[in-house]
Amino acid sequence: MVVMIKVIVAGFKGRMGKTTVQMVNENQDFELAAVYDPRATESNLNEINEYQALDVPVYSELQQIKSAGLDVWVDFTSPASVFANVKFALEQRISPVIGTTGLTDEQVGELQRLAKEKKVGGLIAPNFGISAVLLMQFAQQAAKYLPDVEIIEMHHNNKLDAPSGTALNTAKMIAKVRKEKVQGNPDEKETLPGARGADYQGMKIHSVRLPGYVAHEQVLFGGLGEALTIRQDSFDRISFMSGVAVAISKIKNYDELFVGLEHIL
Ligand SMILES: NC(=O)C1=CN([C@@H]2O[C@H](COP(=O)(O)OP(=O)(O)OC[C@H]3O[C@@H](n4cnc5c(N)ncnc54)[C@H](O)[C@@H]3O)[C@@H](O)[C@H]2O)C=CC1
Ligand SMILES: O=C(O)C1=N[C@H](C(=O)O)C[C@H](O)C1
Repeated sequence: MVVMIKVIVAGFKGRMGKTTVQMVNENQDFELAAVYDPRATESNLNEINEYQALDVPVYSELQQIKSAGLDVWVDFTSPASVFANVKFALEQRISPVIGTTGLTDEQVGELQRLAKEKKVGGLIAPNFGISAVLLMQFAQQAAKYLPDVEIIEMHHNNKLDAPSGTALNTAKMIAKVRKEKVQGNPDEKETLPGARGADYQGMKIHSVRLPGYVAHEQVLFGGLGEALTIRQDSFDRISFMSGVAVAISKIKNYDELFVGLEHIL
């Protein structure tokens, strides 16, 4: 008998949540066991036109969630809610697969301790797209030789957090191999505040928000008489789905909380 992985999708009314519901529903190894979103007014997905054929409980409050039997918690919610959600999931021994950005280093540390204590596998992936995972790895490699780097991330204009989780994670990965240094002219002055962007250990991060964009990142390196630009583009949210599916399939095999899809690929 094939045992399906029972998945709850948190944030199912949002852009990523909708795409995830469709992917989980179409994957023969997964069972869409529940969905959660405080914006929900329904009690079953079959009350929504596009999901008429599905019999799936809908929750609008964390404490209502009947967690027994759930295997994996996929979270695409908001920076303000992700910590409480993941804590709840770990306490119920549901493996979290987290795409939501905006967790602080302290929060990630606390969740990693809890996952270890509960012996529950989980993943926080700043980006589930393979092009973004590769971009971060290539950028880390390049920074060993070209330590002067700036990051430009470009997203749709509904995004809540800046810089993006991917840009911040790119900077963190680069910082592991790059000697901290001040870039640009040490005497430079911003005549318009913010002109030089955000600063992560001397690396500048610039956030663009425009309609029409989905999710894009460029990492620019400058050397003596040369430059390197690495770029990735997510033109459609489908780009994140194979990464989410891999994470759902594998995450129960672990007993710790990883940061970065590359750890389970
Ligand atoms: N890691 C990755 O590959 C990706 C990550 N993201 C991240 O996913 C998050 C969601 O992005 P979008 O879908 O574009 O946002 P969205 O705003 O379209 O959707 C968020 C949904 O979460 C719901 N929500 C708010 N509080 C909640 C709570 N406490 N519990 C459950 N649901 C709650 C909202 O009502 C909304 O329906 C963002 O942090 C974004 O940066 C987005 C794309 C890819
Ligand atoms: O909000 C988004 O859309 C995205 N968020 C993630 C991030 O902050 O890096 C991943 C991807 O860039 C899309």
